[in-house]
Amino acid sequence: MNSDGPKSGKKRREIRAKLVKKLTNDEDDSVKLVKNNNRGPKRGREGQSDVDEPLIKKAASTKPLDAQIAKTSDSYLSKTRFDQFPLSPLSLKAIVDAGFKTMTVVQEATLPLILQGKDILAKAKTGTGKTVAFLLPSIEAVIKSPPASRDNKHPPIIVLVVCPTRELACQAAAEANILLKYHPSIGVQVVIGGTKLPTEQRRLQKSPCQILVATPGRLKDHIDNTSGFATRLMGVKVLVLDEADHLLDMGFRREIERIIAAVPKQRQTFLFSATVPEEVRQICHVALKRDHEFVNCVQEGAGETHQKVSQMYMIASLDRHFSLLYGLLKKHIADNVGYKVIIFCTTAMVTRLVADLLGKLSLNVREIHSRKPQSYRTRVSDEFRKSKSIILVTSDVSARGVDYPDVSLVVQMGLPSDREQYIHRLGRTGRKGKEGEGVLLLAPWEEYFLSSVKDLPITKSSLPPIDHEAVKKVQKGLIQVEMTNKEAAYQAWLGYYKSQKKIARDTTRLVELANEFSRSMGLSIPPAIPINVLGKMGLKNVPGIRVAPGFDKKHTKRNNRSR
Ligand SMILES: Nc1ncnc2c1ncn2[C@@H]1O[C@H](COP(=O)(O)OP(=O)(O)OP(=O)(O)O)[C@@H](O)[C@H]1O
Repeated sequence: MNSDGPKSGKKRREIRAKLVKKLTNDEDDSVKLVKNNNRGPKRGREGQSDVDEPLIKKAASTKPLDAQIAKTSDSYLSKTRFDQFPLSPLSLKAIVDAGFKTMTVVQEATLPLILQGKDILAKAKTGTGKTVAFLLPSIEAVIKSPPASRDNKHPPIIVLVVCPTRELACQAAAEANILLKYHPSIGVQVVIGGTKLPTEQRRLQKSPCQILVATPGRLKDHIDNTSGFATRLMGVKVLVLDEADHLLDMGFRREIERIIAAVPKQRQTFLFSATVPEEVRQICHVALKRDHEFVNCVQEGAGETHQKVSQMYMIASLDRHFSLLYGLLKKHIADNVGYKVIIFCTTAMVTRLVADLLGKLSLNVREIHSRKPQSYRTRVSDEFRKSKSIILVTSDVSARGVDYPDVSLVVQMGLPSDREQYIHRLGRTGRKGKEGEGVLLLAPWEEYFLSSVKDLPITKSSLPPIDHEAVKKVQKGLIQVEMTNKEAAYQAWLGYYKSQKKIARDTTRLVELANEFSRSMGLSIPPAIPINVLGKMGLKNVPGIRVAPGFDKKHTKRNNRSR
């Protein structure tokens, strides 16, 4: 057994990065199945029980916690120690090794309720330790479950954690492995899209898996196609929906309903997120028991983002966006040794375009989006986590949950999909009480978005004076960007803004704006779009749109595949 002393944050992150890599790349991340879990009563240093009854009772007596603010201080740490709760000594040992001294506010607020058997809907700011908050008690549930017999062909999955993105699923599994350092009998596995289903099936068969972390689509695939998987899910005692509001919104709703139907009704369910809009409160009963507790560690409005993160917005016509971005980055790089920047773009193809352009401008850029293979995404994510003096251009696959340390600036280019997404993206900086900056870059016709974040401390920034040299450099860079990237970005841009009701209402105006975007990429004529794509977007015959000549169905399919 390893008996390392407490780990520094850096060391812990390195371990976690290694684990994330292993979880996505390895075929076999097996751990030995051992029967005894070594759990027993623990005495505190002064000979007292480590079960701090008052802590548990305090939470019980505050019922209902509904909409009550658990704690409003800006500090993300509480004064409560982990050993004040009846947790496995082996978990406590791992916590010491991880270097966690006291609980975070959300951990302190939720743990007693969870240990009492309650279902939880918990809201806490970004980067404040929600993952550990749901993993620690989940591990307790595994410990309390009788070990599966060796000849059980379909050993039960006890804890099912559902995350909206692959990166997040791997990260949660890696964090679980840190907490399970001294629980060699408990196995964690991830099932995510972008990897081969049979590989996962073999791993699920071969290696212990009391805790499964999954993305919704792939989980559904296993329910439908993996033999014995549905039986294993009938053993679930704890279901966790991480980034719950996102999982319960329309994009994932059907898969989540299917998943909920596949696990027993008799279970405990935890929903965690940094944002819980009212609509989600209305529908959370699809997953939670009626008597669930809503633990809110966030003050509405200004409290939803971190005080130490300065938030600014800039309004400028589209033709200035790339030069403004370049100027902003150059200034940030000059002012911040070891800068680490994340730029969020509206779609995968716009992300590729921006990354391509910034690369041409000799900046140290990486890109992550859904069109990249999973192995690439994992490698880049790992590199960004460890590096300094680096810029990550990304789509919303990195918006939620991803824990990159020391991000100094988050830039959001164009309209965020909603207020919640704005908060989650911004939350990639200022984690664990650190400082950070956020800049939202909008065109004048996107300014309406600001009304949805008017209660947040976001202030208008004046536009920096035009640097003609920088403008020239950007224009030159744009000429070097591949035409196919520009075409794909144009089409994706149209698709994204077509889904924004306020803008899409007037399709003629929408196409005018898209053509403005096309000009901002240095194109004098907007790219032509295949007729069937226009049909799907509902943009056939809109003035200003160019139809790709001679596209029949077959041709279009071939063309799309090559993108
Ligand atoms: N008690 C603790 N003390 C110190 N660090 C902690 C503690 N608990 C968790 N952490 C660390 O805090 C960081 C942020 O945690 P985590 O990623 O779970 O945040 P989160 O609240 O889920 O954020 P998001 O809303 O962005 O998903 C992680 O690096 C994690 O290891």
